[in-house]
Amino acid sequence: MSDAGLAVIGVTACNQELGLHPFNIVGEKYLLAIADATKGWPLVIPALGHCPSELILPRLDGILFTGSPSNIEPHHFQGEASEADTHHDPKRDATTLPLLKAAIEAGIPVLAICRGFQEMNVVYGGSLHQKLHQVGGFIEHREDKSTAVEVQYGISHEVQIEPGGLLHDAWGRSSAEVNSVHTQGVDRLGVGLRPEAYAPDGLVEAFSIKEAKNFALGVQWHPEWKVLNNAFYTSIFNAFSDACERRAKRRVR
Ligand SMILES: N[C@@H](CCC(=O)NCCCC(=O)O)C(=O)O
Repeated sequence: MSDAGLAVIGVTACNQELGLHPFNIVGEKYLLAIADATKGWPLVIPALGHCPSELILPRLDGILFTGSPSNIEPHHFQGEASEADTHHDPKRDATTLPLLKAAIEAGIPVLAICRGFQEMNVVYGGSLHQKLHQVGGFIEHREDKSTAVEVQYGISHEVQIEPGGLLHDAWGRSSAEVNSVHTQGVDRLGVGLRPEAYAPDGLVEAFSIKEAKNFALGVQWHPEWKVLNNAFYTSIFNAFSDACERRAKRRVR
């Protein structure tokens, strides 16, 4: 395929200070997953605190909402104020929350990962446990930060996959193994979200949007991590890619 036929896939950025200056950054693994595991090319969407969705959505064939060490500010889900040292990125919240809703309503294929998955839940009126490990009854969902990154993003637990959903269609089996690199998790599920996978402790780990006009899947784990080495992760990106490619063929350029 010539480059002209590639799908253009937006990838959401985060804010971070580097030295004396504020930067917009995206983990390279998200960009590589788009470049290597889809028939698309990544285009970074900056987290400037707003996003002209009417300008950019007609130009995009899909959007990947990335994970991030930062947590969504709890006022977005009527949660209790977080502890003083909590890492937030209000400009990312102000960019991605409205953009996610607008993208889904416009029928843009969406894959939302980890923080992105939590954003999808919040956009649809859901809420989050801010510290899953303090709730009780959940397995450990955090990475061990004292270990090498390969260990942190290595397989952590199984998920049970609901029949008849996007994930089951993509993978064709009722269970899979996933990594786990998160402190927060779904408390109240958003309205109109269809659970697609559960952790062994019952935590919702994937969902889709019942009334979405196009592919709209959120996953709590990180399928972008070494995506081509993991058949399950690859199947998720393949399904997302197919949806983006279909839109790319229809979209007037
Ligand atoms: N901060 C949230 C979301 C966790 C998350 O997205 N982790 C990713 C870390 C960096 C990366 O791999 O991009 C939580 O802790 O639940």
